[in-house]
Amino acid sequence: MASRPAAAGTHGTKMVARDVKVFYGAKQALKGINLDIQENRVMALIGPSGCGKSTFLRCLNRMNDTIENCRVEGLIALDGEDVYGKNIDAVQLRARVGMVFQKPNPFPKSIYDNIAYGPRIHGIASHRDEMDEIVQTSLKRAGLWNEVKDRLREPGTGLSGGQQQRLCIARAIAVSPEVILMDEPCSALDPIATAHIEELIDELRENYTIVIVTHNMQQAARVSQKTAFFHLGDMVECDDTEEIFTNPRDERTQGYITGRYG
Ligand SMILES: Nc1ncnc2c1ncn2[C@@H]1O[C@H](COP(=O)(O)OP(=O)(O)OP(=O)(O)O)[C@@H](O)[C@H]1O
Repeated sequence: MASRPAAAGTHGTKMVARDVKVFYGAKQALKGINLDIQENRVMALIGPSGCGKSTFLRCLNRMNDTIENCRVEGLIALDGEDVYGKNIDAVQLRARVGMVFQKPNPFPKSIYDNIAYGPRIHGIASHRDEMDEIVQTSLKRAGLWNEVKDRLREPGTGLSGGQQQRLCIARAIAVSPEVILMDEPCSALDPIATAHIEELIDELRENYTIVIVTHNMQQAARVSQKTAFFHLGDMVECDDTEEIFTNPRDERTQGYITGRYG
């Protein structure tokens, strides 16, 4: 594991992982991950299938809590605070560290209610006007407003796959997260919808810190500023995305990006 010294003027650290180990029963999936995630940047997690990318992503907002037999050791901190600390409420944490999944998963509710659901349960809006504003702003930020503004009462499940994924991004945005985790968000989408989401990711980093798991190396190169390469439960190297793709230091990274395995 190695990471080069940070260049002057880099963005502040939003989340850190220190010696993070994850076990599913007796099986160890992560072997002591150290990683710094900078704010208002996109970090891509890449590596062969089964190397632990999704497992690591789920540590960042404690989604692994929901998996029976899963045990997490080490430190994950958000703004310096241990997210596994006793006084941290996992539901509140997941509002601060939102997640978008591989397959778009809108609730079986209207477009409006998909967005309003989170703010409602977190008591974020007290008036109808306020909620309307949150719904509109979230849909605008997710680049979906113009396509759905006249059909907010129609079911979210009636949208195209790409629109559904943007709806899920809008739903994550609606509770004002600081970090957005994306687990292969484009793998179920066609190239046009994928391009749309990639553009959106680039815009979103102005306001959010983004960590994205992707199998698509061109995508990692297009959307991220930092890339971390995982292999067999280790984080092999993390660097500026351009460095990882043009000048990787570890031969395992080199092997993966040149398609020798994975
Ligand atoms: N719920 C689970 N129970 C038991 N083992 C699991 C569970 N989830 C993941 N694993 C194991 O942990 C290891 C890491 O899996 P993980 O899904 O994090 O890898 P990944 O790099 O995201 O893979 P992929 O790219 O195929 O999605 C694998 O060996 C996997 O089989």
